[in-house]
Amino acid sequence: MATSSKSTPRKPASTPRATRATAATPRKAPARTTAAQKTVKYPVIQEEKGPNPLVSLWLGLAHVTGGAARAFGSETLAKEERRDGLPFLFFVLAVAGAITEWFLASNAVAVAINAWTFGGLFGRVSYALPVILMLLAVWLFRHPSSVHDNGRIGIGLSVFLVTVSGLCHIFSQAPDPSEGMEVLALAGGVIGWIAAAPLAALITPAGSAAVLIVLLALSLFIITKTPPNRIGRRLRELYVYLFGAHDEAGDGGASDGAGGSPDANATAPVAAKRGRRGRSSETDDPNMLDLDATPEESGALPWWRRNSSGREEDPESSAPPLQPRIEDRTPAPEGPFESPAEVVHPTDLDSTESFGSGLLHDMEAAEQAIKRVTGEILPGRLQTTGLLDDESTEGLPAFATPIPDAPLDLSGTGAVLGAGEGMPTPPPASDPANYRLPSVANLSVGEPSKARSAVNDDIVRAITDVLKQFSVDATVTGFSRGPTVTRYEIELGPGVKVERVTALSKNLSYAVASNEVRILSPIPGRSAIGIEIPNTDRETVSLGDVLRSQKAMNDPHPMTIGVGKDVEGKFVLANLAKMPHLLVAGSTGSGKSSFINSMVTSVLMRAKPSEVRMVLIDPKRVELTAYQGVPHLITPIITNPKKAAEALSWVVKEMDMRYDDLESFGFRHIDDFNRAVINDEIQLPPASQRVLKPYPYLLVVVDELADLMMVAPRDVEDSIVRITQLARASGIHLVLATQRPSVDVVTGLIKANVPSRLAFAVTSVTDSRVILDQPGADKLIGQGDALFLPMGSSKSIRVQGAWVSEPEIAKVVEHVTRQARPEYRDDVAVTAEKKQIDADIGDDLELLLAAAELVVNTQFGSTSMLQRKLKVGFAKAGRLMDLLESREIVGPSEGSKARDVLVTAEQLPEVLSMIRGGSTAGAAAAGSGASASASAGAAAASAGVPASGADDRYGSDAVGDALSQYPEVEADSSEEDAWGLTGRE
Ligand SMILES: Nc1ncnc2c1ncn2[C@@H]1O[C@H](COP(=O)(O)OP(=O)(O)OP(=O)(O)O)[C@@H](O)[C@H]1O
Repeated sequence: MATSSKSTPRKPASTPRATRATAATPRKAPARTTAAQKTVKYPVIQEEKGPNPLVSLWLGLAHVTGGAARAFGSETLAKEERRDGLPFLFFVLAVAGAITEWFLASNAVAVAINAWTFGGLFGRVSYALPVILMLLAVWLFRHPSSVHDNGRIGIGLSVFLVTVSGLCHIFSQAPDPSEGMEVLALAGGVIGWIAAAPLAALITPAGSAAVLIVLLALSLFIITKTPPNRIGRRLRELYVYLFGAHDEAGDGGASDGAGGSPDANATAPVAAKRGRRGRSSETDDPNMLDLDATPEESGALPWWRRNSSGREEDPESSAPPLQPRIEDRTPAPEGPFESPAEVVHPTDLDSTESFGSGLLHDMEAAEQAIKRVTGEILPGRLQTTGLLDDESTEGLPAFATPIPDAPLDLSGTGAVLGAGEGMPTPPPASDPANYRLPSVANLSVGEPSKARSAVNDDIVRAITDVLKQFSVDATVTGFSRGPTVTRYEIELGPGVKVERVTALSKNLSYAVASNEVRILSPIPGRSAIGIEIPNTDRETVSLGDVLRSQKAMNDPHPMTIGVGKDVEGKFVLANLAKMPHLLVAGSTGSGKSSFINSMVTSVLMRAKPSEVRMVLIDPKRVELTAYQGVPHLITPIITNPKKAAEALSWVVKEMDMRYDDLESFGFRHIDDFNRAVINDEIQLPPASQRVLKPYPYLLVVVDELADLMMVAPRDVEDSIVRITQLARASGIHLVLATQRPSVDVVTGLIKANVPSRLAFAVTSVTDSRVILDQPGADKLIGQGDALFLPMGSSKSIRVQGAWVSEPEIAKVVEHVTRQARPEYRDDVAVTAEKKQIDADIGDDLELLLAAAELVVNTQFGSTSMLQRKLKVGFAKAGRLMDLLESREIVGPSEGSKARDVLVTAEQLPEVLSMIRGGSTAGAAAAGSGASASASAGAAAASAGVPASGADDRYGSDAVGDALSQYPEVEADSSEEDAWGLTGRE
């Protein structure tokens, strides 16, 4: 119902009824407020109090000191991110400690104070405590815990202090507390005594000292985030940091591995893979291109600036390199989908210089250097295989050549979009090491969400008034405000039937002047009735806010997308890989395309092309064009419904290939297979030259299923059902959107196999039931208001979809296309076409052969002839004729006239062989005698040329395309057609 999405702003707050109610209800107001305070999530009005002057003074001083600490160095912190109170306390303690410990060390009062404070607690450690506290304060001023993860440092520091105090206790004759605090202060303090005394009693002082030393080392590892196998690297980094010297020994993981340093373990898989490929990047030549070092290993980004996703912590502030230096161009085997480089070629020092001489968005220099590396120095293309690459194998040793049946070779040599005229050529998508995810700063910050507004208060009054007018003993106990709707909670008095409130639905709608009131009885998990009423002052949920949320940060999965916010204002995210397929439906203008934009943008923001690849199908032609050229695509955005159907068949083929691989290597899920590939755990047969690579997830998005279902309902349904039944384990996931959630589009089979649903506003309860199997979507208010029913859940969640604007999308797309170019697969359409030819015949092969024979021998293309001669129904005869047409055996329908037969009787054997699955070349040859244009199309297809331009059998005839979606209508079975007029039987 378009009406639902076009609802005009309502004014429940200002209705005279509401105003009167306000005046009429003060009697019970105090009781209700008390009840509300018990359960309400947000809305209790607090009396505004001025800030405590002492707190203000403290915070003022803290901000001044914090500002001073932040003035040095390049870290920037937004005003609202400052958390200066606690670090200022540490600062004050550090100053106090320095005065008592250092400057008044001989003063008896200071000694006594020390004995009962720092000294009494930590013993001799208290001498160093002012420094430790000062450093901690400066760190926290600059890296507040609300912004940075400081829990690790806190834990590490605590363990450090306890263990050092314990050691001080052991090495200072282990005094007993009975000897007095002054004595303890000269040893390890109370903490040292607690840490060491029991241990010493258990395993002797020497044993306890050993344990504490190990713990001390551990605390240092925790503080510096150093895994044991990275100790050598950290020490070198420290050395470089302190003395600014060049780290000659350890500029790459290769040196570590070769040198037998403790990092050897970390680089072992890389080294193993190098060994397998018979190449070595260990070299004394500093000019050697080390493509095998990871960014981490190469130091492209120092470890303290990286976060868990490999993204720079604050990419905007420090201008992240668009291209790492050439010596840092590395695949990163540490990521779940990144594979090591396969080809390493030496290059000259010049290349390194031109990359290394500045920031990497010096694209001109980068381009020059890439050209030199790819065009002049390397004996072919610069090859880093990543996942999806299509290598030029010229000049490579045989063992480096990818074999044709490589499991995942989604790349191709087809058209490449992404780099405009005169733009530097970005590296191929298969070069994951160079790839940096876009910064979330590209997405704008949304308006702050409100927990309560005057509108909410007015509605509470209106609801209360209705309940009172109808003498229902029920109370509005609170509400939770979401961006689009607010859910008001009603608790019933004893003995009051729920139906008494639900029966008031129309009156409530009337009172709040909204026809989109939705009643939940009860609110899941609560003994309360929920009334969801749209906010007249609704808020937009920015995708940037969703992706910046803690929830999103904590979930690094590349397929996790920002969905929006729920009714309680909490962020909602969803992992597409777990869905595993999603049906999105809603009437025009309800927000489907906006959701798909948010989804695709989320993927671009969080996943590298080596982790997620996409097939975007956009028959509407306008919605997804912004993503043309992004490196995550494996084929240009498909807008032609027929080609879309073929692409789905290709996906089935890809899925089958993946399954074959999983089966032959004994894995049940693609994630397990990928893990084993990365860890180099898969043993290939000795003769195999295959290079295993992890599979990326494949996300297939269809932004109007109805258009596809009109063109080739059976094929599309078959493909979708097959994909949805099997693709989960192979990492292939479908998102199907439609504005026509009718049973002919969302068929029972499709529905049964697409378990997750996202329903935007629809026009009728029937539509809502088609999508969700329950009513509710008909009460949504459009513009991104949705009900989300993830797989396995029986209750839908109401969410306001995240919004991402066109300029934001453009920024993200610009970032990713600058990073890498797409590598399209040519075979998505071509191979699929062949597959479709086989698939669409289905069980009718024999009939089709007979029909072909009949038509060719009689040179008469009549449906009713087929009907009579083959004794089949009209529908079947029509289908056979369509199949003959699709193989260019007969021409298109010409109304009631018989169709042209395009092949001669002499060509019949070739035609029959082609139908039986022989080579398409035969068909092309067969067709060539009859129709020049038809043969051109068939030849193009058989030669593997992507159908495009003049050769595009589908794209060239717009009228034909438009009409082709309708079933061919011929005379009905009782009528005579041209065949009948011949008088032959
Ligand atoms: N999440 C959202 N937040 C705010 N506004 C939204 C949101 N989603 C959609 N809208 C508004 O609704 C309008 C229509 O949305 P959208 O184009 O996504 O609808 P649709 O369901 O794809 O429609 P159609 O099927 O006609 O393409 C948008 O232009 C925008 O103004």
